[in-house]
Amino acid sequence: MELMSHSSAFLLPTIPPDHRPSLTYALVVLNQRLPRFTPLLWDCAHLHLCADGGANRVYDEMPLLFPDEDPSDVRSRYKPEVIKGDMDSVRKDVLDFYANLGTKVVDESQDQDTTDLHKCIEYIRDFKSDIDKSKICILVAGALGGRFDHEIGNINVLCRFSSMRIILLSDDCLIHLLPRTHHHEIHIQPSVEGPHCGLVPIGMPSRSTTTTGLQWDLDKTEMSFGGLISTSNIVKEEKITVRSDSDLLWTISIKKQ
Ligand SMILES: Nc1ncnc2c1ncn2[C@@H]1O[C@H](COP(=O)(O)OP(=O)(O)OP(=O)(O)O)[C@@H](O)[C@H]1O
Ligand SMILES: Cc1ncc(C[n+]2csc(CCO)c2C)c(N)n1
Repeated sequence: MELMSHSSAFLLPTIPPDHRPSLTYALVVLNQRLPRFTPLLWDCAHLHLCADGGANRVYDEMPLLFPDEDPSDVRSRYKPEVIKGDMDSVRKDVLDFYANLGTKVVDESQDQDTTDLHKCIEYIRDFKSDIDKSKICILVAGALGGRFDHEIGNINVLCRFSSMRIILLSDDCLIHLLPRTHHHEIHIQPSVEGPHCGLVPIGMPSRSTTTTGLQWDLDKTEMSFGGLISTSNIVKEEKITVRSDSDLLWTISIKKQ
């Protein structure tokens, strides 16, 4: 089985050369308070999408992260290439502002069966480019905390698009999928993440999961909702390995600095 490597190097203020990822990042901003490190994510991403009301957050809150700068300078610097969604949350003044700067607006108000995040992931999946799709990693800002139906909808997107690399982020933690099709190596960035972490089976129970590098390692352990799941675990090494017969969610805390 092939090995898949994971790293949160995108959270480092400057990515050291030996950590420079072979991945190309895309950023999706959701309609939740912007995480404080959103400018870092923005700068490392090549494509920037706002899911519907996420555009209000970029317009209103990006300038607050640069209190010494003129808000209009900040707004023109952080211009999304795309705003996509059912358009029931983005304000008209915000839509007009970005449309005038050249942002592409994709109105999918007819689709009330998929979330705005889902619509944005489809846009990136179908986006015509020379970049190898398996090398794209989608960072989703503002995906956790807040309304639980939205959170669980965001986690469902990880499962709907399980062959894509998608990382859900809030100020406090990140979550991504470890698909059962691969073995996994997670390279911890101790200056910005950990030590609290969790491994949770999603979709179906795991009959066997084995890990190294955690305080409470699993050794061909069964996990299921209603039975054992690994929460409040602690990373002990800079490299964590995970092998499982089912899809798992990996979650790790983000340091406050
Ligand atoms: N409180 C929240 N917690 C987590 N994610 C959120 C939250 N609010 C919004 N989102 C995410 O941001 C996206 C865009 O939000 P927006 O408010 O525009 O959605 P919406 O379709 O109007 O939602 P609803 O009509 O259910 O309130 C959502 O699809 C969701 O992924
Ligand atoms: C069974 C079922 N439950 C909820 C919704 C509602 N819904 C789900 S996604 C979405 C769009 C949000 O931007 C809306 C309104 C539905 N369609 N089908």
